[in-house]
Amino acid sequence: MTRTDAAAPPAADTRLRVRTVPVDETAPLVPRLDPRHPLLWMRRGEGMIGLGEVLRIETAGPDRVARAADGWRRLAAAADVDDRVGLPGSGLVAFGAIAFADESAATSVLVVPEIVIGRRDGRAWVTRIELLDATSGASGAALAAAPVELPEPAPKRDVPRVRFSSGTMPPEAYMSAVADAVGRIDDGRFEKVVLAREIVGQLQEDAGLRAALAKLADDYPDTWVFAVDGLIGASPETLVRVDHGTVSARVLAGTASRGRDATSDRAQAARLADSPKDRAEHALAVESAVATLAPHTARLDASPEPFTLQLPNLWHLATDLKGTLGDGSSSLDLVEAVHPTAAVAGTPREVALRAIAELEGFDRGRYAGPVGWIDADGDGEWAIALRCAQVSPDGTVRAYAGCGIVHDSVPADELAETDMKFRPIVEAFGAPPPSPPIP
Ligand SMILES: C=C(O[C@@H]1C=C(C(=O)O)C=C[C@H]1O)C(=O)O
Repeated sequence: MTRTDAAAPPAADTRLRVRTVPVDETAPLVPRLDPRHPLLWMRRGEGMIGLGEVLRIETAGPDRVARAADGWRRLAAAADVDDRVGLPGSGLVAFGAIAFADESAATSVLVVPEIVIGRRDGRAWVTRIELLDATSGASGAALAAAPVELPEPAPKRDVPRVRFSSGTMPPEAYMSAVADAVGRIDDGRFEKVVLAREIVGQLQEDAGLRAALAKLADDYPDTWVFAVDGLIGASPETLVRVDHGTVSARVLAGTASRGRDATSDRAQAARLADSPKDRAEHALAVESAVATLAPHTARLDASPEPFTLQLPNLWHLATDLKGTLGDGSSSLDLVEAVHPTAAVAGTPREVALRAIAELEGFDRGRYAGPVGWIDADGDGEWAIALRCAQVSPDGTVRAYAGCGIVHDSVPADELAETDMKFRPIVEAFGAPPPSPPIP
């Protein structure tokens, strides 16, 4: 495994040889994950897993996305790719996770695995990626021809049991931060800010992450279930997707709890769709995504009215964006353009980011940052890392959830909303579900 220097792109002479072949693989992806270092991108059973690691590009600081995009462009341009499948995700790919904030201590990372197993549109493939240095050309050719040994699917295991407690922002502190933010909004300092809190637990030494990921995928099949460098979660929010010149995104902002029965559930969705508070909060998130994507698109359409998106734990207001790429940007170039949207930062962006740094008092790490994958042509799929946790090598699990705060936000309601948003990740770690008020 080669690790690039935290600030450096791969050496100029780094070359990759990549070979993708179709396989008759129908087995589910998750049982083949490496439980210690899972690499996963999946929705509705389709997507890819990565095994091993050929190299990584690590960056940090305000230009972390731009430098990752440049490093990747250079690596991909020099790669020798033989892709016999030609589906999104076949050929050369890297899995990525980007820190939320410019000043974060967390690194941003693109990981290139040795082997990718992918499934899409009922087809399956295996990709093998090798690092060629100046001296390994011949052995590389021999390796590429050797059959790939895939790991046997592992039997299902119980989820690990993790007990969570409050991190640096306990519930009372969260409510006062929300009240403080509402005061600042009323003073006209900004329109919206997204405030999060953190909970922390400890994974036992022998517990891997495969069972937690299996539970996320079983319970939240319509979300992007991901694992990249210890960041795992199930996000419903597509930051940006690029596929052969088409661009799409799903903006979420505005949340309501699910109802106790079908009638109250429908009433909750209807109330959310009509709520001036949630619609205003949502409009700011859509505006920020459209304004930042528009310069890169030849056309960009938004669904005319926000719709209600049902998830097992809550309702969201959602808007889908679809367009055509206008300037040859890669998916990471678009990530650079749109991150952080008002769905996870606020409006105006810079003032909101300063308020987050002041009021939250912890480093978000990669929470609310972009997570996804990119291929050799720059196509890729990126979600916002939500409903997630970062698991450190020592087993510390830090999970995060936040809410958009606007002038009529009520601190206790926002706290209850964070509990709903924690549910996927705490249940994936075997902790009892937080109990939000049910209408
Ligand atoms: C910030 C989070 O979620 C974001 C905030 C939302 C809201 O405030 O209504 C809804 C969806 C996400 O864009 C989170 O899940 O932590």
